[in-house]
Order: sequence, then structure tokens, then C-alpha cells
Amino acid sequence: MTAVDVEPTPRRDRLPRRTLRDPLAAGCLAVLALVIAASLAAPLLTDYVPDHSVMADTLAPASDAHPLGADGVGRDVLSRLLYGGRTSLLGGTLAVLVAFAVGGPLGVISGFYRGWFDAVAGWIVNVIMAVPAIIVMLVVMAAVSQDLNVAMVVLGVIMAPMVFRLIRASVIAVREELYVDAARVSGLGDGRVMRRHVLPVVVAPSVIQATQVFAVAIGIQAGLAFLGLGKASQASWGAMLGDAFTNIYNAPVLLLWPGVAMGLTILASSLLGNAVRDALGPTGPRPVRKRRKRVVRQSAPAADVPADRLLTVEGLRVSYPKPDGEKSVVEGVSLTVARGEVLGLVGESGSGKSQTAFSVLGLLPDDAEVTADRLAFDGQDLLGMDTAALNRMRGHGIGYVPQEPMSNLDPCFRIGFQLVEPMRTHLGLSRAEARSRALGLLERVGIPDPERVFRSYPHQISGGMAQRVLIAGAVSCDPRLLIADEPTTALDVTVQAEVLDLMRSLQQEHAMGMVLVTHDFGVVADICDRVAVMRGGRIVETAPMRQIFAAPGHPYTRTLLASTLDGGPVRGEPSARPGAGEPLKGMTS
Ligand SMILES: Nc1ncnc2c1ncn2[C@@H]1O[C@H](COP(=O)(O)OP(=O)(O)OP(=O)(O)O)[C@@H](O)[C@H]1O
Repeated sequence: MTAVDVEPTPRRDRLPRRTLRDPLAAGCLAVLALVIAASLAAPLLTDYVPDHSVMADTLAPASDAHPLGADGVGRDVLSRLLYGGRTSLLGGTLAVLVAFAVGGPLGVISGFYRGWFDAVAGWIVNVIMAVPAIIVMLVVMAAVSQDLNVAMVVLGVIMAPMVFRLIRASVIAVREELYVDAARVSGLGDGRVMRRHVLPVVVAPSVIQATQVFAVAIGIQAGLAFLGLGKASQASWGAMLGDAFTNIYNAPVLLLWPGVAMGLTILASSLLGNAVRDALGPTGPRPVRKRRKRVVRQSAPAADVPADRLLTVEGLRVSYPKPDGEKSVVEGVSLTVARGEVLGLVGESGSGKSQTAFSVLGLLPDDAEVTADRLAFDGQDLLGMDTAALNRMRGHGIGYVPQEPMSNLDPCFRIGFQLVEPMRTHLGLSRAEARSRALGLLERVGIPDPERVFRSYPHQISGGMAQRVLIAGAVSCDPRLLIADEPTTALDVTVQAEVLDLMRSLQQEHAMGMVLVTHDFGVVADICDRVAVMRGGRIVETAPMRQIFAAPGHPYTRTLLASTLDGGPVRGEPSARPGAGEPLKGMTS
């Protein structure tokens, strides 16, 4: 990789600071703060009790005694406005809390785990949404309690499905991101993946949704009170509007105060939600990469294997259920990797290379049906492993270098954080130790200014540099096997050669076994000891690298080789590799 300048790392403003920079948002917050402060300070601002009625003051105009006048039954308007604010704010808050307490956890669990829980939760949510909200609240107020706060709790439950759907969709979208897969590959458990990568993404839409629920709840509560529901002693803006409406011809000004208070509060809350959205930038749904549902796994227990054997795959089959039957994508693949050996998995696009590699990593979509006669890593049966054991093994036992460096780094976190966390989990290092090891690794993979890259966010580094970061991460926990899925495909040609050199030297330094997925025979010549050629989900030929080039046995291998050689010079120089002898027949390098 050529030296690439890294932009200076700007400080990332936190959301509140970014929001406050918007004058509209600051104005909305000021209005809401004023309404809240006035409601809380009601006993200090007025001597009247809001439901105290003096018949002599009926429809009294504004005066020193009644700064905003008195209503149709002689109650002080200012005191009712201030205490009514308490009712509205409390009602809105209750609805938000209940909606998020019910819909939030359900949405997170449904989106993250899917499966039966998602199906059941989705069904319940659909039932709740089918029920007419206003009828339910009228029934509750008539039959259960006249308290408006109880109605707001019920409203919270009724609005929970909206929260559920929003959060579930956000979780599903982020869960399908490659960097979440990368976090799992690095061995992080579900709890950590959720806390570090999923929940931060959910916070932003939740804040926006909360402001909307709050505004809607205040409006609905006022509607109920306007209809005359609620306790007579409970001052509310809706009840004030109802009273003003009956006296609209005698004292129309009575409509003004509750109308202004309600309008300002609802408007400020809604606009604040918009401002938060703007502060966050575009919040459209992220593309969903793949759907996960069900994994069926079977494997015979690991039997005796040669001492230097690292990976054994025998009779691996992967298929996906389809409406018109089953789609088989890997059909009886068998391969082995010895300690320190590099196996190239070569084949045209769609031949099943990645599916084979992902089977070893336990990263196939959940609807994949995986069976194998044997799938063992260093004596351990991979298919029999539970998720926790799989998490421990990934990262520590097996490292993974993906195809697309950028999408495998979480854009929300600095590079350093993403490197340090797996080392702390797997190697039990302190923060300082993990940091110094990460800086050493960044230097080792050829990054010119490790300190700066450590502090950078993924968008501040180049693709080649991101791939080096991922390689550093993949070897950071001393894996015995590295699985690299087309690690150079997304990089430009000059960077490709450097990244391959780096991988080869790291592989030799750490004496790692490696499965290198590629469609490029140039890459094979560069780095592999043996090659397995795949076509249509099967391995058609496995042979030492030199033999594949010198005397390809299968017609498909010959066709692939011919297309590589026709397409341009092969980058590698097999004769320079240890053990290489005479020049290869037909090779142009
Ligand atoms: N979730 C899925 N559901 C159904 N079929 C799938 C799924 N994922 C992959 N496949 C199919 O499996 C086959 C093998 O895909 P795989 O990604 O392993 O190919 P590959 O050899 O790695 O190719 P490439 O180099 O293009 O990634 C392809 O036909 C692909 O369409």
C-alpha cells in the first residue's frame, strides 16, 4: 500500500451539541423548558387551586386577581393553564415511557434473534394495531378509571407497535451489516454485539419517535378531556378547551390560552424530532444484505486426525429452502488444511467458495441447511458447537479477512476501539496493553501513522488501509487459521500486490494455516501451497499449487487457468517461493 494521508481526526460532536447548534431546535427546547418549568412552578406562580370555583367570578375578564380571567364556572384560567400543563406533560411522558418499555425490548429481541419470537411478537403487534385506539380508551375510561393518566398508559400500549416496528426494522438492518458479521467473527458474544453495534443505531430513530409519540399523546389526551372525560378535579388543557367552547360567544378569548399552550408544546416537540433527525443526517433504512432464519446442523463427531491437521471438511453440503424445492449450493465438499499451509479455494463466481468458507466460520444465513460428515477445526467439531463456543473459537482460533474492507468496519466507532475490543475479550488484555498491541499491529501491517489511524473513523482512511486494519484485526488474537475471502478484490492493483505480500509474510511469521478464497490464479501463484478448484458447489480438483499450473488435471481447471493467463500477466512468481524449482509450463509472470 502506498502511504496514504489520513485526514486529521475531527472531534465528533455528540448529538445534543449538534442539535443545539440548530436555532430551530434550540428554540423548541426553550419552549418545552418554559412549559415544563411553568407547570412545575405552578404553586409558586398562582395562589389558586385549579378546580376552585367562585360563581361571582364567572367569565370574569383579566384583572389583578385573575391575570388571564376566569372561566364559565368562575375558576382562575391561569391556575388551570399551569396545572393543566402538568397533566399534559405527565400524560405525554407516560405514553412515551409505556410505548418504549413495551415496544423497545420486543423490537430489539425480535429484530436480533428473529425466529419464533419474531413471529409471535409480530402477530401480537398486528392484533394490537387492528384495535381502534380511541374506542379502547373510551371503554377504559368508562369502565376502569376516569383518570386521564390511566388513559395515557393504555395509549402507550396501543402505540407500542409503532415503536416495535421501528426498532425491529432498525435492528434487522444493522444486524445484516458486514461489520456486525465481522464483530461476530472476531468472537464477540450477542450481548456485546448488541450493545456496541446494534443499540447505538437504534437510539437515533427512537429519539425521533419519542418526540412524535409525545406530541400525539398530548393531542389525544386533550381530545378525551375536551369530550368531558377525565376527573373533574384534574385540570387539563383539553377540559379548558371544552369549557371555552361552551362559552365561545360570550368569552372567545378563553380558547386562546389552552390553544396556544397546546399548539406550542405539540409543535415544539414535533419540530424537535425533525431537528434531531437533521442533526443525525440521512436516516433512511439501510439496505438489508441478507435474511436469516434457520440453521440445521449435523455432523459426525471429530475422529482421530493427523497431528498437523488444522481443518477437516468432509462431505459438506449447504442448501436453502425455496418455494419450489431446495437450492443446493455446496454439494459434498471435502478439503483439509494443515498447520502453516495455505489452501487456495478457486472457482468462478457462484461456485460456492464463500459458502464453504462461511460454513467453517459458522456465518451462514440462518435459513441455510448445513450438513457435513465431518467439520472439525483443530480437533473440535464445529457443527456441534454452541454459539458461545463458536464465538470463543472465532477470532481466537480462526481469523477472518473479508472481501469488502469498508463495510466490515463499523462507521460509528474509531478504528482503535474496533481493534482493542476483541483483544480484551479473547486475550484478557487491559485497555493499555490492548492499545499498545493494536498500535504495534497497525505498524506491522504497514500503516505509516498508527496513532492517527488508531484514532480515525473508517471513513477517514483509504480502502487499502482499511483492509490492512482488518488484517491486523484478524491476526490480533493469534488465530491458528486465517480465512480470507477474496481479500484483495475490492482494492486497486498496486495495493492488491502489497496486501498479498503482507498476508503471506504474516502467515509465515505466525505459522498460520490459511484458506484463501479467490477466483484469481495470479493470487494463487502468489501465496498458495495447495489449490482446491470449485465448480457448481463441488471440488473438481485438489492438487499442490505447482501441479495445478504445470499439469492441471480437470478440464475446468484448464479453462480457468487459460482465462487467467489470457486476461493478463500473473502477478506471482512461484519459482521465488520456498521449494519452487523449474519454471512453470505456460506461466507468464
Ligand atoms: N442466502 C442464500 N440463499 C440462496 N442462495 C444463496 C444464498 N447465498 C448464496 N447463495 C448462492 O450460493 C451460490 C454460491 O455462492 P457463493 O457466494 O459461495 O459463491 P462464490 O463462489 O463465493 O462466488 P463469488 O466469488 O461471486 O462470491 C450462488 O449461486 C449463490 O447465489
